[in-house]
Amino acid sequence: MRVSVFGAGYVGLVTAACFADVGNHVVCVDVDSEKITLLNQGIVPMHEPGMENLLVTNLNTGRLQFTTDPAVAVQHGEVLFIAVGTPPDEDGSADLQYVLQVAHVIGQLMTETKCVVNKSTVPVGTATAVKNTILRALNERGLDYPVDVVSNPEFLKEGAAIADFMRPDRIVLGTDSPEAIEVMRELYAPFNRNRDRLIVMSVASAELTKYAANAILATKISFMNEMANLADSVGADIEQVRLGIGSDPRIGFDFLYAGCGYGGSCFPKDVKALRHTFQAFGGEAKILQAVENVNQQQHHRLFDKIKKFYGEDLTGRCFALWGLAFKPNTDDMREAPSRTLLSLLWAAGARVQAYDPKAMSEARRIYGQRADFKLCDSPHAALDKADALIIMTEWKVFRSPDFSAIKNQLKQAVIFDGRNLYDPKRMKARGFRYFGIGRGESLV
Ligand SMILES: NC(=O)c1ccc[n+]([C@@H]2O[C@H](COP(=O)([O-])OP(=O)(O)OC[C@H]3O[C@@H](n4cnc5c(N)ncnc54)[C@H](O)[C@@H]3O)[C@@H](O)[C@H]2O)c1
Ligand SMILES: O=c1ccn([C@@H]2O[C@H](COP(=O)(O)OP(=O)(O)O[C@H]3O[C@H](CO)[C@@H](O)[C@H](O)[C@H]3O)[C@@H](O)[C@H]2O)c(=O)[nH]1
Repeated sequence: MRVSVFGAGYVGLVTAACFADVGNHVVCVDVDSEKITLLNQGIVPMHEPGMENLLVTNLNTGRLQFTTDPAVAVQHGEVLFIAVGTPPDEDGSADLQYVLQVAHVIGQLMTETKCVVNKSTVPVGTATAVKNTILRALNERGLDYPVDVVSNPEFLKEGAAIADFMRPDRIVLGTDSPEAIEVMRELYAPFNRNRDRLIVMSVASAELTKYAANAILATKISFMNEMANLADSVGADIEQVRLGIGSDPRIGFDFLYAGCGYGGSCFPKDVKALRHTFQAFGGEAKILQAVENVNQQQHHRLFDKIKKFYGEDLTGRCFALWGLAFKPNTDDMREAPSRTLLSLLWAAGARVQAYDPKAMSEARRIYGQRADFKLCDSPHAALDKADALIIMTEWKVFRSPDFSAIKNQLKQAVIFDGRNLYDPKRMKARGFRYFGIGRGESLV
């Protein structure tokens, strides 16, 4: 099939490359000309495992092309995917300007009927707004083609994006058009082989499904973080509680890790946007408000422990920081808990020596040169003469470090662990003061 994808970000690029990989001819268009130049050279502008290989392979077959020219994309695709950003507006609602710009361009350039598919995360009613925008632009040209706008939300996770796209848990399609369902069934057939994962529903239900999925995952995390804070007070270990509750299949083990709070480009923005939808319809999202509040406090939790340990003024203190990305296997630092911690440490007068396996350039881009921030070449270089080690991202390489080397390099054997990587008893036996999240240490 001939497919076009608007947006070459995480979602657009993965969508384009995965469709090309199963034999489709795909054109991916982006307004960011630097990004398109890199992609045409086989260079992936972000860190996503497996992406470079998939990109180069499919560029070489000629089945995957990148352009900044929307006319090429509109003309090429039988199916046109919209996968552009929907960042939070000032009031927390989803900013739809990029989605609607693409809709307008499609309407300006279409010369035959097309199946338009929205993959961006958007509030209920957006597919209708996209359709109306296309119809208006067509109308300005004196044209009137039938237009189907399908809602096909994306559920991939950064760091596992290709596997998630190639082997999805489900493929949600919001449409009432039998023709569109048929086209989408054919397009997704290679990813839908061993059992039917296609769930067809109304457009509004599909749009809401995406937000509900992220909101329930964020809720699980905030719930566990709240339990973890209680565990600290009562002397329980949240890791043992996690095992105790997760073994009930009605609860399950996934997304029960307490820590320094959720981040990334999706959960924070989508919880806000869903709360905004409630307000727009005269309601109040009481649970989501609490989920957000707990998460905001959780971003401060490790800093509160640090302050309790050292006192309010951290002038002259230096901390080793392991992990800057919002989660492992990505260089993405959007809404990363490390960013909140860095500003709190700096405001209290501390210096930071940081290491992250993939997010160093991103940190350099965000913070530039600062006297109180040093980016180090290795986890051990970051420890050099620091007062304590702080862990913010659970990269695999941090899981079994050389603890004697850590002890030798730090001024004092103290670890603040925002991801609960180590066993508190063993750490005590090794001679460390070890503060996790909800491990029964009531520092706060
Ligand atoms: N990142 C994820 O893990 C993820 C997963 C599922 C869903 N989503 C949703 O998918 C959407 C895209 O997210 P992302 O992370 O890929 O965003 P992103 O910021 O990485 O990429 C968006 C891209 O769209 C491009 N763009 C903007 N306007 C354009 C236009 N008019 N024409 C062509 N390109 C244009 C931008 O230049 C950018 O490269 C969002 O709604 C997001 O919530 C993201
Ligand atoms: O038990 C857990 C699991 C995750 N997190 C944190 O939650 C955030 C989000 O993690 P994850 O969901 O793995 O990353 P994303 O790439 O943001 O993916 C989410 O957001 C995407 C964009 O909407 C969706 O497509 C995915 O299904 C959804 O998992 C990160 O900060 C994690 O550290 C926890 O604190 N505890």
